[in-house]
Amino acid sequence: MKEWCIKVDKNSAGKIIKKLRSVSLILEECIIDHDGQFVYIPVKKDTGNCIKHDFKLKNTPENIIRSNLGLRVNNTPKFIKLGDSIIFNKNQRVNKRIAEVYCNAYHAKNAYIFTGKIKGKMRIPSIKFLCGKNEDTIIVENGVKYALNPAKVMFSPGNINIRTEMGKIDFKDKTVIDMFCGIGYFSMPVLKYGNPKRLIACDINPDSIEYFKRNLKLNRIIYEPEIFLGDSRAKCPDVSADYIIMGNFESPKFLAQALIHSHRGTLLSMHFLERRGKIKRPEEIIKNARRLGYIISVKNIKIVKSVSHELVHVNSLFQVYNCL
Ligand SMILES: C[S@@+](CC[C@H](N)C(=O)[O-])C[C@H]1O[C@@H](n2cnc3c(N)ncnc32)[C@H](O)[C@@H]1O
Repeated sequence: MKEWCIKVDKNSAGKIIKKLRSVSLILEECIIDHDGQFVYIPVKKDTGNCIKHDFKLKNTPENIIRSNLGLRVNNTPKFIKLGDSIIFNKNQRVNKRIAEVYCNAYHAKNAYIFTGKIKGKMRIPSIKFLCGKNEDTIIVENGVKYALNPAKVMFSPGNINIRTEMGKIDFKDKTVIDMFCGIGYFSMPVLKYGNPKRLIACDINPDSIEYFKRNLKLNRIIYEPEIFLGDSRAKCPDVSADYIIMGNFESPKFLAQALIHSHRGTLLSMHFLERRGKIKRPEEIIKNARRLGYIISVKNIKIVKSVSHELVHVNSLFQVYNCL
């Protein structure tokens, strides 16, 4: 590929490359060339003393895509890599051939494209399959494996910090309820690292429950949690839990049910959406708990991620102090 180049003596090349790199002038997609005496440095523009030189491209995914599809740098479709799959953003101009080149360049098994919003109570993504074997996508995070089909169940890469934190809590002798367990977003790290006495997991989505069971095997978890398909308000057995995970933006609506399963000291990890700016929901939740006859306090509040221009995802940990 012919590009602008600065030709320098090999003895001064190191210093010049460092200087050019500090001002981001080097064309990093190309491999710096040399003959016995001179070094040829590819640059983004003619600085006045440049010549044209034929460079080889580095073997990066971007270059593989560019040379296969002839696309320009700022004209490539936007995508996320989710484990061993690629998911293109909505409205990108992608067909099967382009998707295959991306899979090849990024060593991905499957490619999908977002076609709309995440829908309904089960939070099912609107996704179309583009190419690959449509096998389970495998995501590995902090030593925990999650198998899923991105067209059937959601996975939020932005919740990584919360999943990591769940894996650091010691649940020895504790009873945990995961009211919206999904494929095991939070239960898998708890089971893998937290050693709970008992774990109860509920979800209304049969695909999620199927993947939850598959993920237990994938992570070689020998402990058998109690898994229920259905509404956690109806399915959760009559137990008093030490820790209740409420990984659903609608969690404040499930407060009464969570409190029924609580005792003095129980921790409730609630997820909800808030407008940017002042976080008001925890105060509301405390008042609602009081109306239900419980005194709860906030142990901590974290902003997990930005969801839109107006909304942020908040995770708040409450502790049950007393029943009135
Ligand atoms: C937002 S998703 C979980 C996302 C997840 N926390 C993450 O990190 O990507 C919420 C889950 O709650 C489940 N769900 C919704 N309403 C429910 C209910 N009443 N009882 C049990 N599960 C429910 C959905 O099927 C879905 O799997």
